[in-house]
Amino acid sequence: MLIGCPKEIKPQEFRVGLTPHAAREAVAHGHEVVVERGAGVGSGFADADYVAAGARVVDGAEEVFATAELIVKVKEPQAAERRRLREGQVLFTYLHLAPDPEQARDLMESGATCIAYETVTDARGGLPLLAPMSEVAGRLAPQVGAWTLQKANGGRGVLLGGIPGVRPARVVIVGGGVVGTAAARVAVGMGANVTVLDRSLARLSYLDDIFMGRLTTQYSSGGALAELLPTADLVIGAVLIPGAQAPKLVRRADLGTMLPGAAIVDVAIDQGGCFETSRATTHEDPIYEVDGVLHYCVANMPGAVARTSTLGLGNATLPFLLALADKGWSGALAADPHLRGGLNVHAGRIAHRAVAEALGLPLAEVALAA
Ligand SMILES: NC(=O)C1=CN([C@@H]2O[C@H](COP(=O)(O)OP(=O)(O)OC[C@H]3O[C@@H](n4cnc5c(N)ncnc54)[C@H](O)[C@@H]3O)[C@@H](O)[C@H]2O)C=CC1
Ligand SMILES: CC(=O)C(=O)O
Ligand SMILES: [Mg+2]
Repeated sequence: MLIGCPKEIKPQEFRVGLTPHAAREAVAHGHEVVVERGAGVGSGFADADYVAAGARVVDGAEEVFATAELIVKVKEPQAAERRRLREGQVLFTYLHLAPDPEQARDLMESGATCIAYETVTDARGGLPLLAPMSEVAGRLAPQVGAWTLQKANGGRGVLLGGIPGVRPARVVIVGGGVVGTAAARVAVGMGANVTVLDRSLARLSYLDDIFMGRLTTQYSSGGALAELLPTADLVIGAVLIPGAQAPKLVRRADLGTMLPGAAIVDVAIDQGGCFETSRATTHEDPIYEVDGVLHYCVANMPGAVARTSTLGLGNATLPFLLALADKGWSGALAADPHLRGGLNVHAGRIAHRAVAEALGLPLAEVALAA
């Protein structure tokens, strides 16, 4: 099969969908690999690394999209990329369609088969292709939150860890999954006073065990948030209902109860965000203020540490990429119900239940190879 990897074109996105090591494995499996010139540079991979791995480097995205049967990327296809997708082609990347009807419409019109990293599942109920980037974004969240809290950025001038004689900042993390746990690890490490909220008691119990008293867990409810928001310095949004729009847990009116200059980092922004006042921002212009509260809502946080992120994402995607190339999309999905969970769009229709519900569109039943 011909696998194509274009250079990412989302602003300030330096990751790449295929590492030279992954390209080498695909070639060893008998596939042809085409990579756009410069695609890996932002992650520290030279074109020569891909050539040494047996890939062909071509000028421009046009040839990649025109020739590849399977396109591997990182971010959701931008409008210019969507225009290049065609019937019969397979797209393997993050999509986050629930809050993005325009993208959903374009992908349906393209006729391509679109498999989203973020809805591929695993046997333990996890999301193995979201997890590595959630590890990154979670670790980054207290770091960017600390920066946002600095006075020069409009924040309330509080140091996360405090100093001897001055209490540390209060950090509230809403959602204790992969992002929330990674964020807690770093915030606790920085010396902050951390509370994690979740709706899963099993998850709260796990966090209570592993942090051994170094953070507080609390069952997530409107009442719990109403109690915590008035004293929080930093609130991190990390909830997820796979495939669906993030629930709006903090309304605009709630901002009035918060401290002036407090900060929100809404990591869940790629699923629409869990604060009513969240709107996606970019690494170029990451923060804005509403009612005295600063919002950081970058939808591709891992792009900031592209080298680490590309390597982590590549480790997770490789076995699925090889399965898709070796067996064809239909055979690979038929053989693996977890990869089947990634199917979001096929032949002009939405093929994932939660995505279809979020977009108010009918769910297509897709027949797979026997
Ligand atoms: N902005 C960015 O660059 C990135 C964003 N993300 C996003 O971060 C979000 C979280 O991802 P993960 O941690 O991997 O998901 P996860 O599935 O590991 O964790 C989500 C947690 O939210 C909890 N939850 C659900 N409803 C809740 C509620 N009402 N209150 C409190 N907790 C609730 C679940 O029980 C679960 O423990 C996703 O939207 C993901 O796409 C992930 C990576 C990068
Ligand atoms: C998960 C995601 O959307 C990202 O890593 O950008
Ligand atoms: Mg995203």
